[in-house]
Amino acid sequence: MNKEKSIVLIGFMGVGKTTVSKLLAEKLNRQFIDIDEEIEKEFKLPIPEIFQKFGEKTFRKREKELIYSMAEQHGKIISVGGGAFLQEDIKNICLSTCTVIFLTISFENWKDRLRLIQDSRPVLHGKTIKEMEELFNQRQAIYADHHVKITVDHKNPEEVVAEILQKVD
Ligand SMILES: Nc1ncnc2c1ncn2[C@@H]1O[C@H](COP(=O)(O)OP(=O)(O)OP(=O)(O)O)[C@@H](O)[C@H]1O
Ligand SMILES: O=C(O)C1=C[C@@H](O)[C@@H](O)[C@H](O)C1
Ligand SMILES: [Mg+2]
Repeated sequence: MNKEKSIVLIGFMGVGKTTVSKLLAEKLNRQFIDIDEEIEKEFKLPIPEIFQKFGEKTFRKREKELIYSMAEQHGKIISVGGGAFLQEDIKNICLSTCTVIFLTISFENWKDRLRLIQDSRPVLHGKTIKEMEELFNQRQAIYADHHVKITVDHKNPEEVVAEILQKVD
């Protein structure tokens, strides 16, 4: 395992980036950073309220600034928001300075996670299941560039972490 490079987890909302990153950081004794949580701490508001009060643009700007400052630091485990790689600059800095791990899940299995994340994720609000599936499919393109891909279907977080440790060198 390269001790210098930070590890960045990407993937659609609810795929398990935060859960898996925390566990991975514990196992590797590294610092864990969740960009969504950092932004919520700064604004002292949950993400839906940040979107409502300040707009998505403000959220995306802070997301980019924070990821830039984190990507330059070594040895961290960083969970980024599901939409972070919409910004090419974020994608490029992560791919060039960190090991990028893409967590992926089938839409069928993702649907079982929906009730756990729906309230806290404004981009899902007001969408039908069909519209969510369209977003899910569209978003796959932004995750296409990565270093390691892990399919999480039917795996618990411990199993996902074990596979990451096997695949990341
Ligand atoms: N491998 C897994 N098996 C079953 N449930 C899981 C697994 N990984 C995560 N979960 C559960 O799914 C929900 C979403 O997980 P998590 O918050 O880690 O996703 P995320 O990718 O960080 O989502 P977001 O992009 O919205 O921040 C949580 O309630 C978590 O407990
Ligand atoms: O996929 C998205 O666009 C988002 C995912 C979340 O992690 C948050 O970053 C926010 O709700 C936006
Ligand atoms: Mg998360």
